[in-house]
Amino acid sequence: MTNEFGGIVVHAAARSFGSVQAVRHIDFEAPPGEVTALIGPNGSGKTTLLLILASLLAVDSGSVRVGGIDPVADPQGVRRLVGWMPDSLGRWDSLSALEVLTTTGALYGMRPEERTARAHELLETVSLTEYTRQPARVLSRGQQQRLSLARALIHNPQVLLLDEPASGLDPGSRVDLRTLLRTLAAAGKTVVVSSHVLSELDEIADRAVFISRGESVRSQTLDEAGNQVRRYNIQAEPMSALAAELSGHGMRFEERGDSRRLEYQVMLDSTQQAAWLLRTLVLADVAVTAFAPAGGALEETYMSLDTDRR
Ligand SMILES: Nc1ncnc2c1ncn2[C@@H]1O[C@H](COP(=O)(O)OP(=O)(O)OP(=O)(O)O)[C@@H](O)[C@H]1O
Repeated sequence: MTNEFGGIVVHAAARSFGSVQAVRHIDFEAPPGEVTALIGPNGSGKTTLLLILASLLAVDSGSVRVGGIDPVADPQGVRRLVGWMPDSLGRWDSLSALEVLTTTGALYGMRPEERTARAHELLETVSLTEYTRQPARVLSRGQQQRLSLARALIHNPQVLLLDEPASGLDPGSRVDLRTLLRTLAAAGKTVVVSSHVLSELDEIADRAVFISRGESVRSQTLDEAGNQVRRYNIQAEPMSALAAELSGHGMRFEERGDSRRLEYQVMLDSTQQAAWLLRTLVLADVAVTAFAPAGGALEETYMSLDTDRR
C-alpha cells in the first residue's frame, strides 16, 4: 500500500505524554488516490496520530511509513511529502494572507516567482483573493481555515494531513472543501482527514479508521459501511397503518420522537431490503411520508462501537 506515491502504513504505534497514553496501539493505512477518514471522540488520539504522521512527534514504539519513509529516521523527507493542516491556523499575525503562503513556500525551498504564483493560485482556489493583502489576523475562523488549507497545499504535497478541516466552514465552503479533496484524491494524492462531522465524511471519504482511547478499533471502506445493517426511520399517515403492515411482515420496530413527530425505526440488512420494504408499504396503500436512514453510514458504525461513547 505504501509506495513512492505517498501511501501511509502504521503498525502498533504508541505515544505517551508522561502518564497519559495518547496513542496506545494504532494500526492505520491510507492508500494513495483515496480519502481516509480518522474518526474518534474527543481525546481519542487523532491529533497525536496526525502529528506523528507529519513527523512533528516521534512514536515511543511501533512502525510508521509515509511514502515509504520513516518520519523518525528522516523527518525532512516526510515533510517534503506532507501538507499539514492543523486544527487552527497558528499565529503569524503581522503577515498578509499572501505572505503566509509565500513564507511557507520559502520554507519548502520554492523559488520566489514559483511560490508567489502558487500562492495566488491557491488564494483563488480557496476563494480568498479579496484578502490577499489583508493581515491574516483579520480573517474570520472559516477564512483562516481556508488559508490554512491553502498553506498545506503550497508545495503540492503527495500526502495531505488535515485535522478537522471543515470546522468553522459555512455550508458553501464545506461543499468546496469536499470537491477539492475529491479532486486531490483523484489526482493520486493520499488524503487523511479527521472530523467529528460524520455525515460530511460519508461524502468525502473512501474509507475510515475508527479510534477509541488511543486504539484503532475498526477499519472499513465506505462501501462496507453502506452495506451494513442500518437503522431506518419511517413515517406514514396514519402511523397505525404502518404499524399494521410492519407487524404483518413480522418486522420489529421501535417508536421514536414525540406525538407531534412520531416515527418508527426498523433495522434493515441492506439497501435492497430497504427498497423491498418501501415498495411493499406503498403497494399495501400505506401513505409513506418519510423513509430514510437514521444516520449516515459512518455514523452507523460509530454508534455500533460500544467503546467509550460518552
Ligand atoms: N502534549 C501533551 N501533553 C499531555 N497530554 C497530551 C498532549 N497532547 C495530547 N495529550 C492527551 O492525549 C490524549 C489524546 O489527545 P489528542 O489531541 O490526540 O486527541 P483528539 O482525538 O485529537 O481529540 P479532539 O477530537 O478533541 O481534537 C488526550 O487525553 C490529551 O489530553
